Amino acid sequence: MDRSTARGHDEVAGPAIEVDRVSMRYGRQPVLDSVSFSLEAGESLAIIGENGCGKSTLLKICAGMVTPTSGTVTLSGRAGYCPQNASLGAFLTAEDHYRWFGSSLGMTYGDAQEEVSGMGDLLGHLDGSKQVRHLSGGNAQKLNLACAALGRPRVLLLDEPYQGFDEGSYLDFWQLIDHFCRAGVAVIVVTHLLRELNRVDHVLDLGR
Ligand SMILES: Nc1ncnc2c1ncn2[C@@H]1O[C@H](COP(=O)(O)OP(=O)(O)OP(=O)(O)O)[C@@H](O)[C@H]1O
Repeated sequence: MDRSTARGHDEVAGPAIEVDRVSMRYGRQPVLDSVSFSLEAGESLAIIGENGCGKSTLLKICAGMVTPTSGTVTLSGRAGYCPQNASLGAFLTAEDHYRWFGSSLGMTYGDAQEEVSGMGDLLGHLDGSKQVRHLSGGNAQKLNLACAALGRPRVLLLDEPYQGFDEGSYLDFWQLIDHFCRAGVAVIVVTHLLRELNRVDHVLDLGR
């Protein structure tokens, strides 16, 4: 899957992402009703709400994978998208994925590897030589996250990215989010874990 929607730049004025009155219907079913928000570089946003309220749909719209019924999304650079269900090659290793995703972003394998090493402890314990089909669910999810974050996207879109993480990995995950924000990435996380809302700058509750 191509998770790239445009090339990113470090120095761009204005919001990293601006969502303006986005509404969505699937057939006759209304899912999103005039949702608006904007996020600056280095800010984080949690999207919360009940099952089926449209969180994943909104993230897909931000990623450019779904066209809203009305409204606009403006990105000031490339978005990296981490889907809820990992879209990885079962017979490829993690290293193959760094090579594959890296090359689609114009990165050498060495650059991609170096960037993943810089993602800290969360990715540090992942065996890069194992085929995805032999990884545990939590480790496959870490690879899913690394692929989305490769190449320093301007906006990082994460759909419940910590599924299957043990407690240590979960803590490492939030440190990694802080790391991305300090690097100027705007991070959007779909989450059900309300106790973590103090870790983000903004919360968007889609309710029901
Ligand atoms: N491609 C589609 N076609 C038709 N209906 C869809 C499609 N994708 C999602 N829906 C419906 O839209 C609604 C919102 O789905 P979505 O996956 O965005 O919710 P969510 O808030 O992410 O849910 P969850 O918390 O369970 O992950 C649901 O009723 C779902 O069945």
